[in-house]
Amino acid sequence: MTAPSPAISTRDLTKRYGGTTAVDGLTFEVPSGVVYGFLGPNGAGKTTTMRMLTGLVEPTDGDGFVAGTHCTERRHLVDHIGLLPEEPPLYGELTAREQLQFAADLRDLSWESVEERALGLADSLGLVPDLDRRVDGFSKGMKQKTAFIQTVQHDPDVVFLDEPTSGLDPRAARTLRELIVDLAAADTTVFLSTHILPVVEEIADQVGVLYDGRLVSEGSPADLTAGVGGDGEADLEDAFLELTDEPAAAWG
Ligand SMILES: Nc1ncnc2c1ncn2[C@@H]1O[C@H](COP(=O)(O)OP(=O)(O)OP(=O)(O)O)[C@@H](O)[C@H]1O
Repeated sequence: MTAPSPAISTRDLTKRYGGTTAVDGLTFEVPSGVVYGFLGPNGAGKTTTMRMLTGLVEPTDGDGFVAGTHCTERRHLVDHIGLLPEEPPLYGELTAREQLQFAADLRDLSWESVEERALGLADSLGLVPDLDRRVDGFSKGMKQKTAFIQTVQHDPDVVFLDEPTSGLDPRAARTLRELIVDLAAADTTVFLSTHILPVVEEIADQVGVLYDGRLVSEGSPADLTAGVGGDGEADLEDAFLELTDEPAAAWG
């Protein structure tokens, strides 16, 4: 019997911009159907890693595979993935419904094939009353809900979410956390980058901590907090601060 292939795997994945090494020899695996929290301080290389894994920028060195497809094969990759970037691509002159239809169209999918799932997500997020309003009149949270739906409505194998709860009110943020857990339960792998550590502590199965382009720690949230000294009361924020404290991180 062979082991199931990971949803994401990288080997020495590296991106340099001139003299800046944004991602430095990253090697890791994410099993299928988990929520993987990808953490790191500002400038650690999280966005660059996600951009490489979704085929938006070419690695300088190394390899990355997502759902069995090399990350430089963007044309094949897009069938398997969804990406919610920090600044989601939305067209202000469209209504939310038209935006979702457009997103389906871009993937050569009929609206009918994704409509039920999209509207179900809109219902969960309380967006149904606004579906026929133009996006340029939306609040930040309403735009974020629309962008989340267009990222997952085609039921991708792997989704990359960059600060998905950004701009959401507490109720919508909770719903979104539940939707992320539901995605993983339905075997979609969720690669989640956020600075909101309690969210990661609550919903991530595994966590990777990036510092200066390198992975300095990996494990379950409990593994990471268990590694922190003190009275045993440490949370993920304590672990993060210890792991990304300059001298400690430099030692790896
Ligand atoms: N297009 C680019 N050109 C030059 N340098 C870049 C480019 N994109 C990223 N970098 C550099 O690469 C490093 C990593 O940036 P990246 O955006 O990946 O970090 P991040 O972990 O996502 O940060 P944040 O948490 O602030 O979003 C930074 O030093 C950044 O200045």
